Amino acid sequence: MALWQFFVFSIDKTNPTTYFCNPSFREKAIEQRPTATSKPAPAPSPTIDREPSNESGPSRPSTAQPGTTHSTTTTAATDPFRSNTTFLVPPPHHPPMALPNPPPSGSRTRRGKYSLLSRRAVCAILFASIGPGTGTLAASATASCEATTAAAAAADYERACLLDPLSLFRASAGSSSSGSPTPCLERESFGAFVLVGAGGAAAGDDSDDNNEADAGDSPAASGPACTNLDGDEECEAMAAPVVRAPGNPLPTHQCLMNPSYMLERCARSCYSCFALGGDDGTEPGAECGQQQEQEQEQQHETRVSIGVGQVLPEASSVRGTEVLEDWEEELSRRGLPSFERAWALLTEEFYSVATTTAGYMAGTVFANNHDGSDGDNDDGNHEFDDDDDSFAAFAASLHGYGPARRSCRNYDPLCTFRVAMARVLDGLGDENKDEDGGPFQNSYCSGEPRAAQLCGPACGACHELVLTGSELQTYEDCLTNETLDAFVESKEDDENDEDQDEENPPQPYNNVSNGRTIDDLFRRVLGELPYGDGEDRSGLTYTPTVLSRPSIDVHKHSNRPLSEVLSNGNGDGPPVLLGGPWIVVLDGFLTDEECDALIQQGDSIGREQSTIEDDLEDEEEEQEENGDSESEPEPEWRTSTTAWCQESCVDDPVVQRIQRKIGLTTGVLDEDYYENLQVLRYVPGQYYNEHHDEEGDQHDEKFLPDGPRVLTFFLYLNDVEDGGETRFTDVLGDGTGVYVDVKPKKGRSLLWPSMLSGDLLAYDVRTFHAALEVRKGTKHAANAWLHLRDYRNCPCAYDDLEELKEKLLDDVMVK
Ligand SMILES: O=C(O)CCC(=O)C(=O)O
Ligand SMILES: [Fe+2]
Repeated sequence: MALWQFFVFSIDKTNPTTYFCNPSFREKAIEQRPTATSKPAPAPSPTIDREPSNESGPSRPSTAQPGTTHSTTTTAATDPFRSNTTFLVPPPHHPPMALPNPPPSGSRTRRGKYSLLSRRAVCAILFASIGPGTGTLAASATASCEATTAAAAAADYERACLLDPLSLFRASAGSSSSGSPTPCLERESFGAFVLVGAGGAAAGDDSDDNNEADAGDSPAASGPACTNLDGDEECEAMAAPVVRAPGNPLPTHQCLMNPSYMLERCARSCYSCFALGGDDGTEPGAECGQQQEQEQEQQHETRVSIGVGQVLPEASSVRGTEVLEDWEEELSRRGLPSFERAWALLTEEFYSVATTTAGYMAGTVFANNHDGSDGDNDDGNHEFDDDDDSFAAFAASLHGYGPARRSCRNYDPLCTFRVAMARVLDGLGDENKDEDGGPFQNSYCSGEPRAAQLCGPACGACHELVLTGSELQTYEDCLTNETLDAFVESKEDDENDEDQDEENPPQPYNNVSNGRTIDDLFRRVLGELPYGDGEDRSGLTYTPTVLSRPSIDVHKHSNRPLSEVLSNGNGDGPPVLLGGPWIVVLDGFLTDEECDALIQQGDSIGREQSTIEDDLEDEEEEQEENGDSESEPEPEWRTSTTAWCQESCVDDPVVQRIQRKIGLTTGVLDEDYYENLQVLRYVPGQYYNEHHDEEGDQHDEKFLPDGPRVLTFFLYLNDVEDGGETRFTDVLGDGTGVYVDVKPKKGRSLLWPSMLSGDLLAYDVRTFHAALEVRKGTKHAANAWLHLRDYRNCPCAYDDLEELKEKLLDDVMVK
C-alpha cells in the first residue's frame, strides 16, 4: 500500500484557512521589517537520517479540476497569453524594445561586459519568466504602455515575440470585456527563474545538488523544433486558464504552472513553439507531436535562478516612501518635467533591465563551465585579458566562481526597480552617463556598496562576488569543521607554506538537504513520495491539509491523481492555493498530553519578553527622542513572551518524543539541525507583526555555518477562543496582499519554508507572516526551526562569525 494511504485525508470542519486580499494589512508593516528572533546559545546532540534525492523528467499535468468548493470559471480575461486570439504587430510609433549593445569587444570594463542572447532565446526567457506565483497582472494606461496597445495575431505569435518580446506581457486582464485590448501592465513582476530553452541538461540543475555546475551542464540548449503542433489531445484544455477559489486571482494555467511538460508538448496551445526552436535562427522543422515519450523523459527545462521575483510597484504605493524620496529629490534637482513622465521612463527601463538580467544570467553566469570545473584559474591574476573568448569564459575561469555563482541572486524584489530608477536618473544628467558603460553601468550598481551582493544579477556583477585567494579559503573553511580561531592561526602558519594538505582535505560541512529539495520534503509529508528506509514512522499520525503549494511540476512523480492533489479531503476542505509557497497544516500531530507538557515546560522555564533586536532598538530610539531614557523600552513589533527549551527541557521524555515526531516528519532526525524549541505565549492583546523567519534584511545568513532557517515547524498547543491566527501576508510575494490565515488548534502543526525549494540559499519572499492579535483566551504555541546546516555545533562561534561576515560582505564580496 502506498504510504500516503496511511494518512487520513479528512478535513477539519473548522476550516483552518481563509484567502483574502487585504492590502491594507500589509501597508502597516512593509517598510519596516525587523530582524527575526535572536538565537539562544546552542546545545549539543547526535544521529542523522538521510535519504537519496529523486529526480526525473517532466510529467504531464492533468485537466482535472479542483474540488467542488472551487470556482472553475474559465476566463480568457485573466490570462496574458490567451486573452487575445489576435496579436497585432506593434504599431510603428513604438519601436521594438531594443536590447542594449554590449560594450566593445576586448573592453576591460568588468562590469558591463556580458554575453548577449539572441532575441529568440530572450523570447524563451521572457515567456517563462513571468512565472507562477510571482505576479498578478493588472491593466493600466501609463504613457509607455499606451504605445504597445497591440499584440500580434496568434499565427504571428513568434514574429511578434521576436519583434517585441515584451508584447507577450502586454495582454490585459480587461480585454475581453471591453472589447479593446488594454495591453499593458501597471505592476509587473518577473519570476525568480528564467527559462533558457528546452532539452539537454539543465544549467541550474546540478545532479549532485552541490550548487556547482556539473560536467554536462549546458547553456541554452536547443530543444526540438516544432511546427505548431500539440502533442497531446488535451493540450488545449490543459492550457486553458482556470480561476480557482473566489478571491484568489491566481490563474492555474498549466503552461505557466507546468512549463517543463507544457511548453514543449503543448507548444501550440502554449504559444511556445519559438521556445523550442534552435537558438541559431534556423526555422523550426520537426513536429513536437512526434517526440518519443522516452525522449520527453530525458528533456529538462533549462531553468536558471535569478533570485526572488522582481516587482515594479505601483507608483502610488511607493510614493512618499523612502524608496522614492531620494529619487524624486534627484529628479527635481535635475529638472525633470513631471513625476509621471519619469515613472513612464522607469517602466520602460524596468522591462529593459529585466530582459538584460535574464540574458545575462542565462548567457553569462550559467553559460559556461561546460567542463564541470568550478573554474579555478591557474594564473590567479583574476584579470580579464583581451584574448579571452568571452566575458563568460573569463568569469567562469576565476578561482572561486562556484561560490559566487551559487550566491549571485537578486535577493531584493526591488533590485530591478532600483536599477531602473538609477538608469532613468543617469539618462537625465551627464554626471553618471557613460556611453560605453553597457547596460549594467548605472549609478545604483556603482554607487551602492552592496549592490553586487544584493542585486548581482540586476547589476551584472556576479563576477564581483568572486572570492579570491585567502578570502575564499576563509569562507570555505568556515563551512568545514574548523573554528574561526583555528582558521586564523592556521592561516598565519600557511602564509609561507604553499603546500596544501592533500592527504587531509577539509571535510565538507553537511547540508541538510543532501540532495533533497523543499518540494521533496513536503511531498513526503503528504505521502506523495516515500521516506527512505530504516525509520519506523508507525507512531506518527496526522491529518494533512495543504493550504498552498507550488505548481511547477506539481504532478511530477505523484502517485495520486491530480484532482486529489488539488483538493483537500474529499473536496470539502479549503481550496489548495496553487502557485504559492508550501503551507501545510497537520492536524492531530501532537497529542493533548504532549501539548500540555510543552506548555508546562514553558511555565517552569519562565517566560521572557520575546525579542527582536530591531524592535527594542527602535523603541529605545523613540524614547530617547522623546527624552524618556528611564523606562524600559516596550517592544511593539512582537509582544508575546518566550521560553527557550534548553537543558533539562531538551532531555524531557515528552519533549524528546515531540522532537522525534518532527524529525520523522521532515526526514531530518538529527537534532543538531534544529534550534531548540521556542515556546510562546500570547495573552489577549498580544501579537507578532509581519516578519520573516529567516533572519536579517540582508539575507546573509547563508554566510554562516549553520546557514539559514529553511523550514518552520510551528506547533499550536491549545485552542484559542478568539484571534491569534497565523497569517501569511502576501503568499504570491508580489505585494498584492493575498493572504492565508491559519487558526490555532490544539495539536495542530503548521509547516512552511523560508527558502526556495530549488535554492536553499535563496530567500522565499512569499512566506512573510504575522501572528494576529489574540482577542480572547491565551495562545500557547512553539517554533521548531530547521537549519540548512548543523545549528548546534557551529564550527565558528556565533559572535566571531558576525565579524567574519562583515569582513566577507564589506571587504571581500564587494571589490
Ligand atoms: O504565533 C504565531 O502564529 C506565529 C509566530 C511566529 O511567526 C514566530 O514566532 O516566528
Ligand atoms: Fe515567524
